[in-house]
Amino acid sequence: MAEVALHGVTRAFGDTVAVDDLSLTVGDGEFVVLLGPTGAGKTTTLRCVAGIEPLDRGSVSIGGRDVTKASPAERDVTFVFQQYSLYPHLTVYDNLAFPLRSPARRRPEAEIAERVRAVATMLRIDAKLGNKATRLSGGEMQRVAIGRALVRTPSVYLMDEPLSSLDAKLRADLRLELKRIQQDLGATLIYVTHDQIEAMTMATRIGVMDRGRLVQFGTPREIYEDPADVYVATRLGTPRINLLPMGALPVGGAPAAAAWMGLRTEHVEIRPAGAAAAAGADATVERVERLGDQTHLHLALGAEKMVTLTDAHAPLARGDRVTVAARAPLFFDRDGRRIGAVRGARA
Ligand SMILES: Nc1ncnc2c1ncn2[C@@H]1O[C@H](COP(=O)(O)OP(=O)(O)OP(=O)(O)O)[C@@H](O)[C@H]1O
Repeated sequence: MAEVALHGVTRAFGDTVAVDDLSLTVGDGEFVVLLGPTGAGKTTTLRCVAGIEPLDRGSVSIGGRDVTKASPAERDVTFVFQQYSLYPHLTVYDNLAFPLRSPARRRPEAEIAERVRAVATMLRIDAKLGNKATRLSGGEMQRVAIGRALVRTPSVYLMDEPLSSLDAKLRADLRLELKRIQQDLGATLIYVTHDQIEAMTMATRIGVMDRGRLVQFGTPREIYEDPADVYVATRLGTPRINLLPMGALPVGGAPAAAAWMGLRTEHVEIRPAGAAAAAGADATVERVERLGDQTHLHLALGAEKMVTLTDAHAPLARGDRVTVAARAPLFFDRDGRRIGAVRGARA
């Protein structure tokens, strides 16, 4: 496995700068997730690392070797795409064995069999090895596609939303499996997604992208607790962080330049209206939204709206009055940049 370093990587398509002066170092054995909305430049970045997309400027090195001008084959990376691309006429076994049978890296059949079986077991498709690739469910096909990457031990694995076509249950299972496999292999992995749960649960570090730029790079905890700006703060957390203008709620310790306070659910305290609220404001319950695993409480706080979590059994209904208090929120200036948080904000 190897370290991957990008220096000033830039790639434009006409007037669209898909990747803009991006520098990033992925440590050997790291699981880095590039997170961002559609069009942020995640896929293009991955393609630049793979060598499928040429760079307009900048450089890429893998394992300390400059590969900017190297072909994809010379880079020793494997790529898993969003949509499985299997050979339909081949069996699962032969699909998995395929990369090991290429002339460039042909392995003895006994060794191939061992590796194919090990990967199939890891991905729980060992019972399907004899099936034609077309005679599989979507989830099984995608596991074969991931397996085809894992049979090899390249310097770097690149994965572009490999779980996005799967149902929620399978996605959750494979999320855990992928993370475990990556740790077992000690693999360097760069993974693109716009799914915050995948980013939070799998990444050693998350790179948050916005319009081609890397706006913050840090551990999931740093990105969640110490967002550099409003954009990053809204990438993680369900319900989304609430942004209220200063003054909407009484709060102590705010920096003078604060224009906005950002309240995640853990920064919000809800009490019955009129309870001895030292530093709160009255709000009206607009909706109690029961999602099964979470109950979202929608509140109107004067002209402002906010959403937080509540206990599934809380006796709250539309029209109820409550008192809302802020507990050590995040502060942002008028341009949305984060500024000095109240000490103790991080539990
Ligand atoms: N081959 C191309 N030709 C023209 N424009 C492109 C090409 N590839 C990407 N782009 C543009 O570059 C920008 C970044 O695209 P990219 O696919 O890298 O974003 P992304 O963050 O991966 O989005 P998604 O989550 O939808 O895959 C977009 O505006 C896109 O339209």
